[in-house]
Amino acid sequence: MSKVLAITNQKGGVGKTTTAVNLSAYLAMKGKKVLLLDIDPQGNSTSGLGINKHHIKKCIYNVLVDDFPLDAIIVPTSVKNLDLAPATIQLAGAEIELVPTVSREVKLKNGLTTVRRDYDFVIIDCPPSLGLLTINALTAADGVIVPIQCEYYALEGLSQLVNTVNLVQKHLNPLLTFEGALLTMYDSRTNLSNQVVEEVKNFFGSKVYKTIIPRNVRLSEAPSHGKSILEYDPKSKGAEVYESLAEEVLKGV
Ligand SMILES: Nc1ncnc2c1ncn2[C@@H]1O[C@H](COP(=O)(O)OP(=O)(O)OP(=O)(O)O)[C@@H](O)[C@H]1O
Repeated sequence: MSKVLAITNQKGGVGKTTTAVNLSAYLAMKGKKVLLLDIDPQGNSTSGLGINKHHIKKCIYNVLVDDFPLDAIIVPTSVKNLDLAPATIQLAGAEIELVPTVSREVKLKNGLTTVRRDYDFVIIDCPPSLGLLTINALTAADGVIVPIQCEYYALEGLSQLVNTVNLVQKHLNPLLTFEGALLTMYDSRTNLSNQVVEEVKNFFGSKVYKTIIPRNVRLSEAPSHGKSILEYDPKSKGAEVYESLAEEVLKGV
């Protein structure tokens, strides 16, 4: 049975997609069968893995709104062992269209039931909101990973996020666990980054990954080439840290 991990933070631009793509790539490199599920209407995980969104006829929108089978939208990627369930901008409508439907929070979980046995890991790249798409991810997931950017106001909104996770645990998914907070875009030259590391450790205690993701230009360049860091520059610092994160995640299984 697979482990389903949602990469969530309602704050934009904190490294959710970068983490979803590169963690998935390194888990796959280590021989695990991985499905990356893109549920962000921006579709950055989809294009970041070199999939042309204009060529996609059915995406995760159809699974959530039309009960289309998930296995029918899955595409292989250029990374061995890594498949993708793509998102296109059509998904932006799902947040509203799902509102009046029955069992609107469990659409993704239901969609996943038929494919879970085919994968060791399912990684979900969430949108920057706590709306129905993220609720679907949290309801379908076994664990939550929260990337936190080492920047001003890093902790802002985290109580709201923790509250949402608690509510989902209480009403929809009692087995959901908090896997860990992941510090991203760390800059060792600034006091601010070090301050954020301390604040996040105070807030989350032991639930902070030892791996800290530094700012790394190669990580920001890779998506424009449609590649994970594993393919774009496997010798870079960015590659090294995502490999180490994958090892930590594997230890937690
Ligand atoms: N460690 C890093 N070093 C340098 N740039 C990074 C790093 N992580 C992410 N970035 C860049 O920062 C920007 C935001 O990252 P990313 O898209 O992963 O965040 P996100 O949380 O998924 O955003 P959104 O909330 O819009 O979905 C991107 O341009 C990405 O390439």
